[in-house]
Amino acid sequence: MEITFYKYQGTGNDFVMIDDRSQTFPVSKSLIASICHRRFGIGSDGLILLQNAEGYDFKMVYFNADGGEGSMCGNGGRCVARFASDLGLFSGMAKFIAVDGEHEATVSNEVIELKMTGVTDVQQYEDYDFINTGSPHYITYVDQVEDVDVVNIGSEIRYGSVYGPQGGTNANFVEVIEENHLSVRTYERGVEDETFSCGTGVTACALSASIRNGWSSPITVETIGGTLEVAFAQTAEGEFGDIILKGPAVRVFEGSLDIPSTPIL
Ligand SMILES: N[C@@H](CCC[C@H](N)C(=O)O)C(=O)O
Repeated sequence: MEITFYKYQGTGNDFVMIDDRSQTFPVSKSLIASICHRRFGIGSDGLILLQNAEGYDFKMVYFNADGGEGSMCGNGGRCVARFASDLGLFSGMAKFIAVDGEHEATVSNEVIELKMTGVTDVQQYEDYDFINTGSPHYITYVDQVEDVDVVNIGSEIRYGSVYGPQGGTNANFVEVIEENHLSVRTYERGVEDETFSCGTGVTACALSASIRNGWSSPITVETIGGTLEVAFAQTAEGEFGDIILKGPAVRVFEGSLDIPSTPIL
């Protein structure tokens, strides 16, 4: 079976994108893991199926690079909005449904603005915060983010005794550059590695920093793959709405994929 695929990236978080409005893509964990594999496949942090959904411009179905269906992906949401715009599925503002509920997105040139799910539960501990922005995020502050061993420390947090038994978490390391300006590196669950950027992670870090430092919206966040901006409204203590994740997302290439009858991994 041969299918056309597209590759998109948003601040270096890259995704294989498939127009699955016919719902014929043969979903299997091993097949998706083999497609995302950086040596044996196309190579990506995840795979996204764009499907039809009644009452919406489209539905986003997101899988992590390990082939498992993930929780919400912020950069993936921005990339799929760009893909839907490239397919001509909407003009102006898109309304789509994802695993964590409804989202709105606007696309102008390279910049995509994605409305994220509201946050009602910010957990603050002595040396870290924990916030679910559609995906679970552990957030800790460091002096020099470039010196952090993100993969080893991130993996200890992800599989550790607190979050491991709950399905794991993504882990973010944050350096405050100046007021309303952060630098973030993220270990991603499901990729089991550091990625160049994590949209739900960046969002969680911006909300955490706004509480810890009393900062107002918007907050600019540097990642390895580029710059994102997070705007928000604080609706009550520790509660946020109108959260907008803004930044570039672009198509990198397209190709055709021969789906083997037996996956290669
Ligand atoms: N890269 C994503 C985060 C994806 C979710 C995560 N890996 C998980 O399932 O926990 C983003 O941009 O938000």
